[in-house]
Amino acid sequence: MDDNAEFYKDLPKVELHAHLNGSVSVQTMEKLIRRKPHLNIEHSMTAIGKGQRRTLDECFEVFKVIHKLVDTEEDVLMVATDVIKEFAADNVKYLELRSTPREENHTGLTKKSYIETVIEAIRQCKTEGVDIDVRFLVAIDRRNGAEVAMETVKLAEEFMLSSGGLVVGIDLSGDPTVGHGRCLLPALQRARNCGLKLSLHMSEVPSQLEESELLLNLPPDRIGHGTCLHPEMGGSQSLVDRAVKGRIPLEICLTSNVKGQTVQSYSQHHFRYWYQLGHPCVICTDDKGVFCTDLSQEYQLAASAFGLRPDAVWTLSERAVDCIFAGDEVKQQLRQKWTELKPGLLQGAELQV
Ligand SMILES: CNc1ncnc2c1ncn2[C@@H]1O[C@H](COP(=O)(O)O)[C@@H](O)[C@H]1O
Ligand SMILES: [Zn+2]
Repeated sequence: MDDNAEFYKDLPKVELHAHLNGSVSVQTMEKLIRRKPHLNIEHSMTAIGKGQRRTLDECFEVFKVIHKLVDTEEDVLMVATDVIKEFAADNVKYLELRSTPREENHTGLTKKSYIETVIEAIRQCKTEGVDIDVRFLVAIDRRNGAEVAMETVKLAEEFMLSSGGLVVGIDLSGDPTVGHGRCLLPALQRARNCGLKLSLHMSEVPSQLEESELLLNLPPDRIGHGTCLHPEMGGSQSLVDRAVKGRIPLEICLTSNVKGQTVQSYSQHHFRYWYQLGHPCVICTDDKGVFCTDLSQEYQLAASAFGLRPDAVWTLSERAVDCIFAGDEVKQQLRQKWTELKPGLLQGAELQV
């Protein structure tokens, strides 16, 4: 961290790719571990520290451990409330949280009550005056197949209509090496047709060429990662061309990709390629708890790895507003916020360069 860290912290930010259970902080994790001592879970099992790397497989094992700790409505409420407040404390002004509704027979948690609880957390934070606009994307875990995907979309549809605009879309995530996107197409098409926005994890690993082509046909409203879209990474020029033509924003998660070893180093990250093309790219955290990061740090990493000056960093955060799933009115409010904050923040930062 250089001494300019304050600039990244003060920068108003938009977070569009954050998995709820991957975003649990050390502090919240300690509370969860204390609630369930019989599980014998230590914090080292739920996070990947500085300088550590894991295979993507190992990362998915970490989520299984966290899921054991978060298995009641009470847990979900605490985790969601804490995560929202932590993003707000990091000066995130607009957050799209995503999470896979889970049912746990032994605690009575149902998929429906899971979603209701996340919505309740969003409402509580709003009532308390936490300075952040939060929306929710209901996640489909690709491992669970077509039927569950369809059931998830139907639930999301219900909540889109009943949540007063809080549920805005669908996320497709889960272990990219398991299952095939082909069988999930009917569910994703239904989601699109009923007005849910789509953010799809795509080409997170190589050898998903055919799947990525199918998913791009939908098309998605945003792409999660897109690490291997490029021909040199196992994708194809036609995939790149279609993403470019559709100007489909890429959600960029630097630390996640490096720690999960789908990208070799920060400087070799595909952000460079897409950013230089002038393609819409949004810096995100993915799993701030598991990967021990926050959005300020991700912006700072991008700036140092790719030589971005403060004005370019500012523009990056400002352009993220164009990519949110909430409507034009919200975009206007956010743009207004950015305009008000700009002079104070940029003048100070430029002086330090
Ligand atoms: C590291 N790259 C990744 N690639 C794919 N899916 C990921 C992911 N990181 C997280 N998830 C998805 O998010 C779930 C945890 O949050 P929720 O229980 O839904 O809140 C994981 O089980 C996985 O399905
Ligand atoms: Zn993700």
